[in-house]
Parts: sequence; structure tokens; C-alpha cells
Amino acid sequence: MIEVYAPASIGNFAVGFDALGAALAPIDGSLLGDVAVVSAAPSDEFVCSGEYAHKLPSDPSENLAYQCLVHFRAHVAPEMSSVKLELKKNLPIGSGLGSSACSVVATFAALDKFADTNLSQVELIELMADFEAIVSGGRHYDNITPCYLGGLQLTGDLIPDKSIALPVDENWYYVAAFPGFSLNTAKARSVLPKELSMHAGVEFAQRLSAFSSLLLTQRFDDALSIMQDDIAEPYRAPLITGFSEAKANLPALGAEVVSISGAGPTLFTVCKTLEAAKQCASWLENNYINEQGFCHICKLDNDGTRQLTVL
Ligand SMILES: Nc1ncnc2c1ncn2[C@@H]1O[C@H](COP(=O)(O)OP(=O)(O)O)[C@@H](O)[C@H]1O
Ligand SMILES: N[C@@H](CCOP(=O)(O)O)C(=O)O
Repeated sequence: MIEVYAPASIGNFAVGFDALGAALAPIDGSLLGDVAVVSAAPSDEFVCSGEYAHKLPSDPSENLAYQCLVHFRAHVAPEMSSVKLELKKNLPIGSGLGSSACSVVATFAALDKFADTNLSQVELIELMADFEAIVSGGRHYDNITPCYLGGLQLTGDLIPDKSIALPVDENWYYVAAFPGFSLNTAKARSVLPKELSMHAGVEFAQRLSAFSSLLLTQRFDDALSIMQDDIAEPYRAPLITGFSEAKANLPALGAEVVSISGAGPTLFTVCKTLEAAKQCASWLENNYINEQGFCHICKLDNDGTRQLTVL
């Protein structure tokens, strides 16, 4: 039996629409992500369990994890023995935490291990991105690569091996608050402008390249000072009840940055101290999330996707 965990991620990371993403590790040690379990079975079987399983279509053929298994058997490992695939769906759907990426990454990584297919990093990432693209309304790597590789990843087709890890200040904390309602990624992509002006394109390129260079040269405060999303946040904020109020209130509590995680509605902050992160988390718990929501103070998950059990 192979049991693989894949962590939640913050797509875009404010300055890198579709190109920058970070994997999350709650500081209380809890696992925030999906788990795929693959074991030998008399015939192929799929089970979806976990807190959010009931939010997914009951027909397995509509579940991305099952679709990954069907594809893997047909095109990657036709000789693989029959398996039972269990997806433990621990992340809410349409949350902005890379939920669909999490299922796809955990499943392909588990199947690759179980079948001993040893796909290369690029082969796996491409396969994973193909499947996440089925539901998200656009092919992007900014959930897939941090989820798979961990850390903060600058990612895309132009980048050798699809991804480059960027350093962050080890003192930074990230507060991720899921308000408890869903926002479909494809819908949140459909509200974005189809074209950018020359000015906006130049500014986006300048901001992302400067941010990456500043991180690589350990100028972390300078990086934080330009961490702002002009590409997606202005169009998506009106879809997220409570976001504007949070953005207005959290800086006074110590948030250096307040932005949308992925397509939302999860909001994230970057804080320089644990004290500030706790204050932001407390405000978000009281003002942003409902009974179905949650809030975690996190560091980056530098391990990414990993095996929990091998039997
Ligand atoms: N295993 C899965 N995990 C998440 N979503 C899935 C899965 N299988 C199918 N889906 C469908 O994919 C869509 C995912 O929605 P999306 O807004 O892209 O979620 P997220 O942004 O959280 O990844 C939903 O319609 C959901 O029913
Ligand atoms: N770059 C994508 C990220 C979507 O992340 P998700 O967690 O909402 O699926 C986008 O902004 O659309």
C-alpha cells in the first residue's frame, strides 16, 4: 500500500498570476491537504472518503482522481496490477487552496510510486497540469508545482523543468482563512479581463521579476513592499463577501500583505511575527469565516508531496 499526502497551496501569491504558488504547512502540525491511498485489489476500484467527499459528484467518472487512474492505466502503465484507489478529500472544493490540484498531484504521485513507473519531474508536472486544467478553466502550474515540490515556486512552460524554487524570509507567517463558501475557479477566471494594456503588461512583468530577484538576493522586506495583485484581485474581490473589509482592517493588526489565495475565496496574509499572525487569525475567525470556514497560521511546506505510509 502506498499513501501519499499533497499539501494545500496559495496560487498566484499576489504578484505572480498563474506563475507563482506556495505550499502551506499549518504550524500546529495538522495536515492541510488531500491523501491518495493505492493498494493492490482484485479489480480496479475507487473510493472517495474524507470531510469533503460528499461535496464531489457521486459518479466516480466525474472525480478527477478517478480520471487520473483511468488515464494512468490506459496511457502510462497498462501492465500495472489492479488497484484500489482511495482519495481522502480533506480540502474544500472551490476554496482557493488548490483543492483540485491536490487530488490530482496526490493521485499521480501515488500511482507513479505504486507502479514504479519513475516518471520524470517534467512528465509528472505536465500530466498533473493537464488534469487540473479540465476543471479550472485554464492550464496553469501555480498550484500543481508547489503542491508537488513544496515551498514557493516560480512556474510555467518557459521555465526549465517547469519550476524554480524561490527563497522566502524564514520569519514569515502566512494566515490562510477559508470563509466557508465556495467560489468556482473557472467562474473566477471568467471575470478577468481578456487582455492587458501595454502599461499593465509591463508593470506585471516588472513586479514579478523584481519580486523574484529581491527574494533571490535576500532583500525580503523590499520584496514584501511590492507584493500586490493588480491583475486578478480587483476583479475577484467583489465576488468575495468580506474581502474588502478584511483588506482594510488587517494591516493595523500586523498584516504586511492581504490578498486572495488562488481564485479565492480563501484570503491570505503575510506577517513578520507570530504575534501579528495570531492577531490577524483572531480577526478573521471573528469577522471573515462562517461555521463551515477555517483559519490556519502556516509556514511554507517545504517537503511538498510525500509518502505517509508504505506497506
Ligand atoms: N477530486 C476532486 N477535487 C476537487 N474538485 C474536483 C475533484 N473531482 C472533480 N472535481 C470538480 O472540479 C471542480 C473544482 O472546482 P475548482 O473551483 O476548480 O476547485 P479548486 O479551486 O478548489 O481546485 C468542481 O466542479 C468539482 O466538483
Ligand atoms: N492561478 C489560478 C489559481 C487558481 O487556484 P485555485 O486554488 O482557486 O484553484 C487562478 O488565479 O485562477
